[in-house]
Amino acid sequence: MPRQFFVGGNFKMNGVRQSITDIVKNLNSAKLDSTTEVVISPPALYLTLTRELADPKIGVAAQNVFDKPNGAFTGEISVEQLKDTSINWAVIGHSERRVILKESDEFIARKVKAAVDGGVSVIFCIGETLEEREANKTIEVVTRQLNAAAKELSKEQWAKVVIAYEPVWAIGTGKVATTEQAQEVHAAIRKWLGETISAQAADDVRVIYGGSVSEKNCRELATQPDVDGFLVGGASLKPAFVDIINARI
Ligand SMILES: O=C(CO)COP(=O)(O)O
Repeated sequence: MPRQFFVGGNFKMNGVRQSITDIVKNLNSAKLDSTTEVVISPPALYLTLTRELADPKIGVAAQNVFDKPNGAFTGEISVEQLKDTSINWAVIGHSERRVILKESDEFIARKVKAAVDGGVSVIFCIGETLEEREANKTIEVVTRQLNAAAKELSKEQWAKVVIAYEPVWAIGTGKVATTEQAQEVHAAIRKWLGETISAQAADDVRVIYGGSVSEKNCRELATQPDVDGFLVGGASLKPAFVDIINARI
């Protein structure tokens, strides 16, 4: 079975009730490639609004989740609370949380585990900084981030994970990775899956690309054999998101 193409929209800390309503209604009425899985990720306050408004075939993801089931963790949201409000996805390990909020590989891996254990699928973000790329450490860094998650998850649990390769230098900068750069790292991630998890995981786990994806560059990126979709930031707030979802038609 070919891997289903996957396009996520990460709104980050953007949008208010009206603009998010407009984005969702636009998606609901657009003609979307029915073979592409679409998941949108609004700020936490608007998760339930988005879930209520969005067509049921569109998934909704939290931008974060905590690793503990409940308790005195001010400001955090649990996996159970996501499930309770029909939010079946979470973005975990985004570089903005790794870099700005100092989330460690281990903490992120625990959150991935808690989410999958609780029945929430994960868009697991990994990627190197510009400094790391220039020091030729890209594969070492993504392997370290992947290994942290592999310590927590059972082999079967990778079926609930979509890996988002997001080079930090390409996020919000307009500097997209070339198709060759993306394919090279995606192929290395797939090799890692085969060697560390299982042949089945290497075949089945989607590896999507994020970082300045636009309606202009998405088609070429989508031609790469190991690019199974995109995690889109800025462009997911615009009507052009539909063109990215439809990158393969
Ligand atoms: O971080 C991203 C998605 O999670 C990518 O953001 P941009 O598409 O705005 O570069």
